[in-house]
Amino acid sequence: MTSEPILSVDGVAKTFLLHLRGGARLPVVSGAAFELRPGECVALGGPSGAGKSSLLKMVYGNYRIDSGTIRVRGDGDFVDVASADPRRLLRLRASTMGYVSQFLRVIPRVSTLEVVAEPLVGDGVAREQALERAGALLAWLNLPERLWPLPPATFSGGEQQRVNIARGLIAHRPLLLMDEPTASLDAANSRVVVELIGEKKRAGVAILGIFHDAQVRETVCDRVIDVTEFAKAA
Ligand SMILES: Nc1ncnc2c1ncn2[C@@H]1O[C@H](COP(=O)(O)OP(=O)(O)OP(=O)(O)O)[C@@H](O)[C@H]1O
Repeated sequence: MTSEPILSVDGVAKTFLLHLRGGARLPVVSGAAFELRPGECVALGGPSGAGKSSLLKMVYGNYRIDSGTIRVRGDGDFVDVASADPRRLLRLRASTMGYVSQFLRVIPRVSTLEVVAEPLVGDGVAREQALERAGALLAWLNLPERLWPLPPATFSGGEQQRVNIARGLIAHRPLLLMDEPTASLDAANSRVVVELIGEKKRAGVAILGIFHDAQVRETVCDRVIDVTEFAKAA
């Protein structure tokens, strides 16, 4: 494990302003601070509503923050997600920071195999090779081969989640954010996801995630950050 963090969050505060509710203010976190190093998997913990998903979205740059810094080491340099311009943020995502959300955003008419292969093609891998890797990953995740040529729009929740995981994990990104990657999965497929996460960690990938399944969390996570501490201060 190298000593230099890949993610460094410091003094992050956010309050939601509810414009449609007469400008009501909903503080979510304050003084959030933690670091992540290559090869470690860290869970965001705390009860429902504590701000776990919100914090994950702040790190990915989807939610603006009111104060603090979120520094990600990418392209040999630290980039502050909070202040980076949109193009820099998109470059950082393409090279360094992946996000595996709970739900698949389905692209109409695109086959499952293509949906999964797309990030690799985007990285410059030859299409045939990318499709082959996508097939191997889908097979590992027990997605029946008859489904591969179909767009995933009509798939079951668990099937869509496996497509989403395959798409999120197929390309190498040194920092992965995962929002409940096993939420809709049965025990056998959860085990596969645990194996995939283990493989990423061994490759030096840092993972920050929300893992509601205690068994999964205990198996893959090196520590838990209690978001309640940041929520209390907000
Ligand atoms: N876009 C938003 N606008 C306004 N309030 C929001 C928004 N996103 C989240 N919140 C509020 O912020 C608080 C934290 O929500 P968040 O989804 O981050 O919690 P969580 O810890 O991930 O919960 P869960 O475990 O139930 O998913 C909640 O009170 C929620 O209503």
